[in-house]
Amino acid sequence: MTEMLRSKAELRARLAGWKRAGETVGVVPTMGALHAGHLSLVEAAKAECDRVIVTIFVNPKQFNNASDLENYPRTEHADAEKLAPYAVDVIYVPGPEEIYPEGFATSVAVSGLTDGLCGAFRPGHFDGVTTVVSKLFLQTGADRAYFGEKDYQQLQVVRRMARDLDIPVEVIGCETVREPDGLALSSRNVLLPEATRAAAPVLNRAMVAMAEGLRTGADLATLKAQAEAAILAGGFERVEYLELRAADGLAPMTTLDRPARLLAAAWLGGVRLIDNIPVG
Ligand SMILES: Nc1ncnc2c1ncn2[C@@H]1O[C@H](COP(=O)(O)OP(=O)(O)OP(=O)(O)O)[C@@H](O)[C@H]1O
Ligand SMILES: CC(C)(CO)[C@@H](O)C(=O)[O-]
Ligand code: BAL
Repeated sequence: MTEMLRSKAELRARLAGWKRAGETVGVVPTMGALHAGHLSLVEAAKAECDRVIVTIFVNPKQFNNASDLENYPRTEHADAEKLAPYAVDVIYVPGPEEIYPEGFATSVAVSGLTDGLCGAFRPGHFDGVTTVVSKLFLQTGADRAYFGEKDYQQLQVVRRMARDLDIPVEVIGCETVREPDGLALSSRNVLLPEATRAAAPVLNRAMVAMAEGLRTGADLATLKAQAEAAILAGGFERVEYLELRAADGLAPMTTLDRPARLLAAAWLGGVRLIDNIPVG
């Protein structure tokens, strides 16, 4: 079984040898409860880097809701078993004091990109993400870092943060892995009440139909209203947002004059699901 390291001192000792040997290091940051989406990031890292570190840390600073943090699935033993076939070099599972030692007083925040979409509905969330991810980049000294497109806004925000702070890491986005019915894999999917699981792909289906409509030139507002109605009729309680944004930079868009992304968040069975797909 792959070595699990719990302190940055142990991690630093391991890194020193790799760096001396001129080996490239890839990191896959996660909050655990691993699924095939995470494993696709591990596969990409293994293919491109000499050494691979998977981090598992349920970051309290990025949860804007106490019950979301409390209910977040924690499955460390199963996670290690799922990673075993990939033979990564280290699973880094820092305790809270390794990330937020007594007296920790610093926050890393990206403005602009974090204003809308998930940023508007999860106050403080992205500051928590960029604070922890900057620490994980610095602690692991990674040359490359792998993130899922499932969390598309997060990917853009992390990329901007690394660029703005001159952290010498290449941030790589990997395609969303989905269930056969289209539902994007997510650690929170296990929290969906059984009776609601069948309704979950309605979100992706409505987005795909909306993207097709956009490609044929139909009116954005009409398509959006139709998609929201379909999502609610399918059993979702609420659509938080459903927006067309520039694929690069996330500026709001009304026409398909450059590559775009359709992004959505909606609630089903008390669980918040997000998804996004390319358009144009
Ligand atoms: N279906 C997926 N396809 C590809 N990457 C994914 C997928 N789901 C998550 N990831 C990526 O895995 C990394 C770790 O994500 P995280 O541990 O939060 O899992 P998650 O499934 O996104 O959980 P959550 O329920 O918090 O959304 C992130 O870069 C995330 O984008
Ligand atoms: C990047 C991350 C591991 C930071 O806690 C988290 O936001 C996630 O799992 O996507
Ligand atoms: N997958 C992004 C982490 C979060 O939802 O908090």
